[in-house]
Amino acid sequence: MATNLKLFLSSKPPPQGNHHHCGRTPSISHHHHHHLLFPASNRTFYSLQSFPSSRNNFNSYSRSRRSRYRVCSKAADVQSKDASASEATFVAGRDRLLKVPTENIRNFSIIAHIDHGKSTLADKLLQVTGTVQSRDMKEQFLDNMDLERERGITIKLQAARMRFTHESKPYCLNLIDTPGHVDFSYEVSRSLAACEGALLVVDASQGVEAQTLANVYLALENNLEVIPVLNKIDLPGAEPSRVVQEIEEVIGLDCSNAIYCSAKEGIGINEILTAIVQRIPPPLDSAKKPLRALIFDSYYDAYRGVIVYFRVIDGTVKKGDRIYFMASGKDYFADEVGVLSPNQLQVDELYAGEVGYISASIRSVADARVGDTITHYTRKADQSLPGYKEATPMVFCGLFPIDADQFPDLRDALEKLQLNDAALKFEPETSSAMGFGFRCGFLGLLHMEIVQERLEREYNLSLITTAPSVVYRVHCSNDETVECSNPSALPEPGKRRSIEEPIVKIEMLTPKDYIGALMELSQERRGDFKEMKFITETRASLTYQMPLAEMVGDFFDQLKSRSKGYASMEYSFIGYKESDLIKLDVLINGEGVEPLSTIVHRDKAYSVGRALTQKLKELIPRQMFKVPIQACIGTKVIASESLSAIRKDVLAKCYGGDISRKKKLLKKQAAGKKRMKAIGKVDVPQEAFMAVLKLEKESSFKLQE
Ligand SMILES: Nc1nc2c(ncn2[C@@H]2O[C@H](COP(=O)(O)OP(=O)(O)OP(=O)(O)O)[C@@H](O)[C@H]2O)c(=O)[nH]1
Repeated sequence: MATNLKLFLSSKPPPQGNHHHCGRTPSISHHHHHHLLFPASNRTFYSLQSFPSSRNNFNSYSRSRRSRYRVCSKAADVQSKDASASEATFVAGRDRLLKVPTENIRNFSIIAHIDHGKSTLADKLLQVTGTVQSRDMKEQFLDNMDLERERGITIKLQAARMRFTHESKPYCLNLIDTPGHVDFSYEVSRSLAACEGALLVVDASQGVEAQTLANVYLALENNLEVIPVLNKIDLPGAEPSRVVQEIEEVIGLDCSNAIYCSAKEGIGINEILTAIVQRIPPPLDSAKKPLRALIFDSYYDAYRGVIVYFRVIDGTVKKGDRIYFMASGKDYFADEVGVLSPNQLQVDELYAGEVGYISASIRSVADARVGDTITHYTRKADQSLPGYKEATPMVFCGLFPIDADQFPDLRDALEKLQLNDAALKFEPETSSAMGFGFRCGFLGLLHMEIVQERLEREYNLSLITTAPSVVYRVHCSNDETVECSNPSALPEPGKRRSIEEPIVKIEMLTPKDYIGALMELSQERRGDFKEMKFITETRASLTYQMPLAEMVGDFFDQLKSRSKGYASMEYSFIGYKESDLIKLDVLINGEGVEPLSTIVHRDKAYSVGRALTQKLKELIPRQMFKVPIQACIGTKVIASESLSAIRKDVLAKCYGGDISRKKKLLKKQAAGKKRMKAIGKVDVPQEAFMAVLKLEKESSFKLQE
């Protein structure tokens, strides 16, 4: 994964503006985002994180949910230090606690493609409504996670309550943010379900993108009032009327009263606020009914337990109430109830229509998951709110400590991360080649990379990660069906009748010049063409069905690279399908290396075998002896390469018999990027375990970079 990640990090655009180096907040820390944010409260992190460029590896990774990926211990340190300063900043926030009648509440979210200006607009809305003072926004913000900074991920708000006066009546506007990456589309759907309306922000110099489409459809399914907003009209290249037409044609949304704005220049902001009040319906006043509150986010706080963010749909909830989580079946007493303004501010009671948080000494986010319904223990609602889904990991990989002594630490770290991440699954795995480790399940590749990186950075673990695998469904000869997420555990050919693999539907949006290139790419990945539509004269949407396994590797990188960054995509899981799959094994120096086994389509076995052995030859450093590298199906060798020996004296000093010395060397390598795992007598670098993902011809990749 290391290479993959590096590539990913380095594809970040240059820092924007000078925010990068602006003044630091002394008590907090080490670095900054180039987007601004508001002051950190002592206990809250508002963060919506995203990649600032549509040309990045992940199309719309907007916020991986602060909560889920933030380190609690570190966070807690920072929090307590900064407590007093931020409390002071928000004394004015009390003012926002004034209650307004339900008919004066508006709950909305912002839907936008990456880089179209969602965070800039959100910041402006907060500023204009006086929720956060601009001075505070520029100077104080929080970042305690290297990961976010290096990836250009921004910390932004999660949910914020604003006051706005319209026709001399006070309104309470709740902005609920949505994560932008496909790995988290379930969470997007829950955030949208907590709203009555949404701003659809489209860059007037660009146009509608795949991720925007997916989220608008979600909003429309949830019966949200969608307000089209054309952003960046200050740009010379802005063509709002063309883009309006595009929105009408592609989405079928009436844009006659679309708002033109520039979030950056502060143009159109009042119009947007007014439209929110006028066009988005107020919540239903159902405060008399039994409590039902929809959880749209939750995160683990080392001191207070899980903090749950929710929208009250029916009823009321107050401090001290015994609350019951309908999906998890857990109950707790509410220690604290409050609103997000945008820092956490305690209130006595929250009514139907309101958005807020609860802390109740909840031990793990699994007890209070996104999508679950909160009700009262003694006066339970008859039915939970619709739409709750269990998290199903789609992608699995093995994580092995380089140093076997770190196994218990790895277990501890995974357990800690899981407290805050209900979607992370893991179980112990033993491999003869790799020793003791864990097989871990993730929502998608991004989720996987984030977890891996956190384990290494925050818990100081040196890990070898095996190539990601999807979950296969294997029909065995004895009529059993087993799920297999680990290629090396695939039942022998004699013991299985058929294999099914997960299939996804992929929708790509691309300028017409790249249609050919993307069709070629999809076909190479066993894509099944479904549909092509011209959504405007120059842009088309392409729909394919494709095995998930073909997508988990570098499909997205390839899509970006072959379209010079202009195409965007979105995928969704549609089901399982039988496929002619076989297991390809790798022998290094005559020894089977299970973690290098992969499941491939029979038609591709030879070419993958050849490319894989060649790639491994490049990646594995030469040893003192000649090393054969072979790819086999069963016992049949289908491709082979050999690594020639290097002269003994060169390596003697490193690879002598001295174990402790060798260990030291390994440690050193682990610290640098060169992580190695000894497989038999051969040291295999981390990159080799990911080789199967990187079989694409380098040349085509580089040419277009
Ligand atoms: N010229 C101009 N630039 C804008 C405007 N709004 C946002 N931008 C710029 O567009 C870039 C992306 O804006 P963001 O607000 O970060 O967009 P986002 O959709 O939240 O993207 P992420 O934060 O990466 O998720 C930034 O460089 C902004 O400064 C605008 O109205 N006019």
